[in-house]
Amino acid sequence: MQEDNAQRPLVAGPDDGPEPPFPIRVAGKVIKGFGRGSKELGIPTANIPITGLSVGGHSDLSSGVYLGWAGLNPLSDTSLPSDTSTSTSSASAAPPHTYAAVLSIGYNPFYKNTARSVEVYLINDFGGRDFYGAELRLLILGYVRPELDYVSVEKLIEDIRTDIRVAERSLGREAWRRWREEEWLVDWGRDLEVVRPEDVGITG
Ligand SMILES: Cc1cc2nc3c(=O)[nH]c(=O)nc-3n(C[C@H](O)[C@H](O)[C@H](O)COP(=O)(O)O)c2cc1C
Ligand SMILES: Nc1ncnc2c1ncn2[C@@H]1O[C@H](COP(=O)(O)OP(=O)(O)O)[C@@H](O)[C@H]1O
Ligand SMILES: [Mg+2]
Repeated sequence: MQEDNAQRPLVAGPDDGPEPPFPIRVAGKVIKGFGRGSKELGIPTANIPITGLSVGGHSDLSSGVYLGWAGLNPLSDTSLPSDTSTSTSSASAAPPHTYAAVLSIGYNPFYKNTARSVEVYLINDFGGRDFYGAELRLLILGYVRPELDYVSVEKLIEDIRTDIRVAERSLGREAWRRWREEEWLVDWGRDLEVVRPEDVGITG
């Protein structure tokens, strides 16, 4: 049971860029969850289905908290909320509809879910708007920590807030920032199926 996160490191992964098995590419449509993200935690998460999840050539993804860049399909039917962020991780030169992201994969031990889920917090203020049904692509670049149980909801929130800071600092490094321009993430005209295990650094 997690009680204190004061000792956590504030960056994840090496300064010179992501290391194997990253990057891992994951895609899916935003679906409904339990509605706890915005109501109980004040941190909305875009849930994507784990069944039929398109993981770039890789069918298994271990449970845990990860960071990376996320893209929302500007061509999808759902009209996307506008990007209102002014933070460094969403600098105006960055490709549109891409965001720094932290995500949790697993059973949410604090809530004891019976189904595994993938939940993504996009580090951007969408002004209270949602984007259910939109297609989301995730370029996962690093592992942050295992999913944990907590003594209180406040401690869970505190750790997720720290995850967000870790993601901002980690992705802000030169060798991590440039992945935001990565073709698969920004080019929605390109077919998902062309992504092969060897393309994403996974062999064997
Ligand atoms: C960065 C991040 C880290 C998380 N870490 C944990 C965790 O350690 N333990 C846990 O039980 N849930 C964790 N969660 C999941 C939240 O509990 C979950 O997103 C929340 O319950 C909202 O669920 P909902 O989308 O079904 O409403 C994390 C979520 C995010 C975005
Ligand atoms: N910054 C954000 N990151 C992720 N989702 C967001 C964000 N801002 C708004 N949303 C929207 O909020 C929705 C609701 O999230 P949440 O409260 O976790 O409910 P649910 O349990 O249905 O996932 C997400 O599906 C998404 O459409
Ligand atoms: Mg959610």
